[in-house]
Amino acid sequence: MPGRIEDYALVGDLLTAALVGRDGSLDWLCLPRFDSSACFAALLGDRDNGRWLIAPAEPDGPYARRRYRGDTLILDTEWETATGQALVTDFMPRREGAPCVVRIVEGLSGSVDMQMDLRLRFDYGRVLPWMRREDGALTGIAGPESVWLRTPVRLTAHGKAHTARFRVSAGEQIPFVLTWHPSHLPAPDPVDAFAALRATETYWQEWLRPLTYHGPYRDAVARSLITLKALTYEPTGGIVAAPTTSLPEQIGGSRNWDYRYSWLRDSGLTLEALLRSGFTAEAEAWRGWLERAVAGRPQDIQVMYGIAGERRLNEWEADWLPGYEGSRPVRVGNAAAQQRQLDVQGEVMETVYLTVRSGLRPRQHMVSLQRLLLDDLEHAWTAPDQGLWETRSAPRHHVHSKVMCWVAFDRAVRLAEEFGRSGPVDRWRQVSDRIRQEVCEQGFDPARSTFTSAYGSPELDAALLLIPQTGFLPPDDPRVLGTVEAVRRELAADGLVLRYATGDGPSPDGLTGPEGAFLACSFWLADALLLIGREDEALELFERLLSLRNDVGLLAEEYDPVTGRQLGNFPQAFTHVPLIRVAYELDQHATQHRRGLPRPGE
Ligand SMILES: OC[C@H]1O[C@H](O[C@H]2O[C@H](CO)[C@@H](O)[C@H](O)[C@H]2O)[C@H](O)[C@@H](O)[C@@H]1O
Repeated sequence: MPGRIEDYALVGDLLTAALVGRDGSLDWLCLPRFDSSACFAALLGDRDNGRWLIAPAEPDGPYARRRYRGDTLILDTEWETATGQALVTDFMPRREGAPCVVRIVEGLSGSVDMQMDLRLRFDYGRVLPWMRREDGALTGIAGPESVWLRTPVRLTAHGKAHTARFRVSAGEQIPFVLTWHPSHLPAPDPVDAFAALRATETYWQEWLRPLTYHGPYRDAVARSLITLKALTYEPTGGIVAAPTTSLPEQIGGSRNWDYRYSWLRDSGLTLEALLRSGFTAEAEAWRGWLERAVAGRPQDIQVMYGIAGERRLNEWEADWLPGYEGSRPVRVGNAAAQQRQLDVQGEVMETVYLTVRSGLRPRQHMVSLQRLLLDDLEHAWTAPDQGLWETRSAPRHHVHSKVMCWVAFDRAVRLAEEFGRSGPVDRWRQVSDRIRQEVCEQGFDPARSTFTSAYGSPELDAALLLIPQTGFLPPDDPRVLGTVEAVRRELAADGLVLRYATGDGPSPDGLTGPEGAFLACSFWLADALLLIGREDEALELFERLLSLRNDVGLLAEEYDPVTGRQLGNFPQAFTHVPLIRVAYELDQHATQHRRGLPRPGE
């Protein structure tokens, strides 16, 4: 049985990532890339779907305290037992050769009896590899994959597992290094665990150096940024939405999706957060990724791609996996890749605008791409779409999508006016005016004084909270104020926010059953409250949201206020991005206040 979602911590090497539970079990790891098949998939089933446990042997659950080592992605789990204390340090070194996971067991005081239990399963828990000893290592081989475990500890075959019992005494350090390698190649070179630890620590400390945030939420911001960096596939600059698939939005439900891909929306927003925080190298790399991914006809632009820009993300079900706490199906691939979601162009144009504003040099390809994208959008914006929630029901005229179409043209106009970019500025201005007029006429319900989810629909959508951020209308416009109030009233979940109402029948996403409060939307509410001058409420909500992070600062997509559990894929970029934004905005407001400048609403 896997742990609760919030029981997991992330380690990664910028090409893939693993989840390690509070119990010391590594329950999720896809190798060699984020979107490869998993060789440990206990997270979506049980230990026989693959896991790697290192923990005290003491039967009655000894106490564990975890933290990341400073500003790094190195996880320290400190175990307190009746006989002594032991530390397990987990990390993935930056990749020089074969990818590997290093786990070092260190005795801190007394002596502790430890256990190791390795159940290697390739192909998402389905393939039991042949295990043998070779070259001083335990190897597991099946098809194209091989895994090599090197450790001084004696391992014993035990059913379908390899196990060990060993004692660690104060001052002793015992390494375990697990390396993945294509099976047709000779043995991978051994890795010096201790040298790798020093290099990994230095890398992360150096990486965070440019951070521009120095406010009261520095640790939360730093951890979110490290997490976003860990979700970036270094060779291409592509960013995954989360490193997992099919962690459920409702325990036992079917809203289980594969997030190991690069959405233009999620990665554009991630880039904005990185840029604002001082990380321009990642912005350059993503711009390169974007240019390559979308190259081709503008009408063929997809909402999401593989991390190297792959277009076919065919969705299928791993029917042999029981799913997280029985939440089925487990999906691999994502059919949303074929959807029309018209907000995406707006998010891309916003990111381009912000990169230019940050001083990154314009690239010719990018300029041509924007022109083509806008030419296409001039006609496409009038069509219905699936919206940012990627509904699998009939397309509708989603208000948020139209607002983001307005953003696309507005940012094009700003690029021309503020940075001398050429283009049919008058025509773009006309289109953006037309969009605004239509949205205000057809997407606004004057009786309830709120924008609605889609033209003519009575439903609400928490994405409408983003309107004041975009500049579509000023924050103090009564239509904006009415919308913030209505969303707060009608989509509330114990002070947090649902993305849309899930009633008794099918929801707007075409599926039935409830889901948790959507954490990104809850951060958007804090942001909107701040923009409309309700700073105290914004602060209160922000701090409540921070309190939902797990012990190592990570957040999933959703939260269930009834059970107090995190839900959905984990950790999710979409959640950590607005956390960073609101922390910056609160700090900016506080600075303005100190300087005696008027704040919004004053
Ligand atoms: O719930 C329906 C949809 O859920 C997923 O999409 C969500 O995650 C995306 C990645 O973070 C985000 O961009 C999107 O706005 C969210 O709705 C899933 O990928 C979809 O296939 C699914 O229909």
